[in-house]
Amino acid sequence: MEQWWWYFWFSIISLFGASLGNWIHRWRNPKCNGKLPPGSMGLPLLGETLSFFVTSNSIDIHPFVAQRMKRYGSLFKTSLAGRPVVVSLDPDFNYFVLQQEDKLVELYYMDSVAKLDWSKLPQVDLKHQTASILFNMASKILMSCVPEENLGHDLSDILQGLMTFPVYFPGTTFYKCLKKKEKALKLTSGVLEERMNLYPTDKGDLLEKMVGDMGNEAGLTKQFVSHALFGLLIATIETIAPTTTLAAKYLLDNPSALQHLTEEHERIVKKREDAKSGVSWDDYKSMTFTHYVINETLRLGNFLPGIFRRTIADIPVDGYTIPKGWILLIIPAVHHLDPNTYEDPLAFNPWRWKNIGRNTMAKKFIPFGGGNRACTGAEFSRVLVAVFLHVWLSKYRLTKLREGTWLVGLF
Ligand code: HEM
Repeated sequence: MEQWWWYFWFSIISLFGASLGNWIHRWRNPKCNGKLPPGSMGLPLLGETLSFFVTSNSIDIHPFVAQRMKRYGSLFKTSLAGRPVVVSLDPDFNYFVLQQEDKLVELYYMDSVAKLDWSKLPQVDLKHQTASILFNMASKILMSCVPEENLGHDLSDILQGLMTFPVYFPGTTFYKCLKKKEKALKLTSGVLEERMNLYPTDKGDLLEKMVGDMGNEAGLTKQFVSHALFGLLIATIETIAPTTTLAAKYLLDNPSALQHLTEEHERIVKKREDAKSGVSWDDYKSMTFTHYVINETLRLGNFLPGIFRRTIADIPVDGYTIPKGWILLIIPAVHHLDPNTYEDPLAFNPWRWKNIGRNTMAKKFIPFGGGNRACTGAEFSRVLVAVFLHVWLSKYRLTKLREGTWLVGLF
């Protein structure tokens, strides 16, 4: 009897071991109708997620990408958050992929996804204060209201939370980030509810248009509209606040660029007939050096760490095949920091944009993505950053107060 039990357990364990071995083998060697790109699928289930999510303080290419680029070249496979992924660092292929929306790829997102009188403050945390201003501004433009509680500070760190390991447990960054998201969604659904009760109004904002369309378009549910408003608030705050902050940091570190930019804005103010009038479209178009500064900041900032697509067909590339259903990850930083395109790529040099042509811009400068999914807020963002810079340079004097955390004093 005892021997029977022994055989029984031996068979169970052997069966389990064989299935596990088989599963690990299949994990490491996924099915493909061709040859998969080189790379490692990492540990079963976990893949290479942990090293992907390690944060880096450097503006240089993330070590996860840099190491694999050196080892495998411009195309490699990996596994992130339980999904098979191909990372592509080839600008021509990435340009091609971004034009293939709904043909070879589709959109994919990671599963996790005050007005203030500064002159009266002794010092300003630029990123968070800018986020608060942007929150009020975007709320006014989108929903014609200024919410009682300013969520700019909360929303300004949300993307960082979504790019961490998705562990929903009190205390984790991911947990805190989802709590902030819940709070913001409560706000946008409250504003939506209120507007639905008042509809029609003469506000003429995006919310009015959406509420008007809700009855006619099936997809425009209450949930969709409150998520869309939340998404647009995030899109404004999480991108423009760091862009302006980083621009200030680079300018303070580069006195000659700061001087050149200040002169450009002084010239604009002097040319104005009414000294109190705001920035006009002609003013904006004449800000040549400002545009160089914005490009250079976006190039070095790489605020969107990756552009994700899901393949909807097998895609052949350079003798390899990216299978249907895999995630394709494009890393803009690799193009933006390529020394073959940008000499001394880690240096802040706005003047370099004088000689950068349209072709390079199309393939090697993709802070706003590309193809028909390119950022809808691109020009709006450029205008806002230019206006922020104009106000700073014509009304304030910036001083960096501390190394490390970028606090800016105004007097
Ligand atoms: C510095 C500022 C910004 C940067 C660097 C930026 C970057 C990007 C990028 C790279 C994409 C493409 C994502 C993809 O292909 O998967 C994108 C899409 C998008 N952005 Fe922005 N963005 C910025 C500001 C804004 C602002 C202010 C708004 C709205 C007010 C906005 C709204 C959108 C929308 C709606 C999309 C999706 C477009 C679509 O799927 O058709 N963005 N953005």
